Amino acid sequence: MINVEHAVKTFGRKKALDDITFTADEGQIIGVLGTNGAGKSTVLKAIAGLLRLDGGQIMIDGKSPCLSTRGMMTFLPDVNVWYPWMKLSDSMRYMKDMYWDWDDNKARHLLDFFELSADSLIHQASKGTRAKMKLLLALSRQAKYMLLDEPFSGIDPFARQQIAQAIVEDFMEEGQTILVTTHEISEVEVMLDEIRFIHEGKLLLAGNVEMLKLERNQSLMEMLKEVYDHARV
Ligand SMILES: Nc1ncnc2c1ncn2[C@@H]1O[C@H](COP(=O)(O)OP(=O)(O)OP(=O)(O)O)[C@@H](O)[C@H]1O
Repeated sequence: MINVEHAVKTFGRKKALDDITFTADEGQIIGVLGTNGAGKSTVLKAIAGLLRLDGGQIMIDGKSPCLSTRGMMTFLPDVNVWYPWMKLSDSMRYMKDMYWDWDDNKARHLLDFFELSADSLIHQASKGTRAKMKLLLALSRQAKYMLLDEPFSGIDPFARQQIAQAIVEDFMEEGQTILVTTHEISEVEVMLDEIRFIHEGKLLLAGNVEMLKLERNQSLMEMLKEVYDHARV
């Protein structure tokens, strides 16, 4: 379980995280949603142990982010981290050498699903194909926690929904927890159990998607828009 407790992170005078508290339970897919600059990437990086909080704390299975918690998670950043001269097969081999939980069968299955060629050079691939390559590399690990920052960016809307569905049905491991940031809310909603909606570093709405929809009698987009409009007045 991940506990984010009163997390505060400032960059100069900007409060990127302003006293945020939430949990992420095992076996759930949680959408970390919000406007540009809301603090979504910052909270994922703090959980991944890539940046230090100025206040509050994060606990992952009872431990602060450290080397052992890093081993339990895969972090897919929103920037391209792969060397441009690499083929997809090179980066797959690299991941296999780096991580004990790399799963060759899953990687092969994902190659087929995304219709990718392992011989493709990363720098020659289109933006959407690179996004699929990054997803393949993240999902081929059996890491307990997956932090996916904008994984659908660049992927066409037809493929997005299909990929979101496949993550839930075919590629998610038992007990795995996925935190995913996205702006493609409507297409990706199908995969979300829970949401954490952030605006200007503050948590505005959190809960189970189906429960929230029933309670508020609104679609996910309608409720986020209402909460967002209310926060701005
Ligand atoms: N390294 C940094 N130095 C200075 N400011 C930063 C840094 N990283 C983030 N910020 C600021 O913190 C705030 C939150 O940024 P963050 O990247 O977490 O937003 P986000 O919700 O992921 O946005 P987007 O949807 O646009 O990717 C923004 O105002 C951003 O400019």
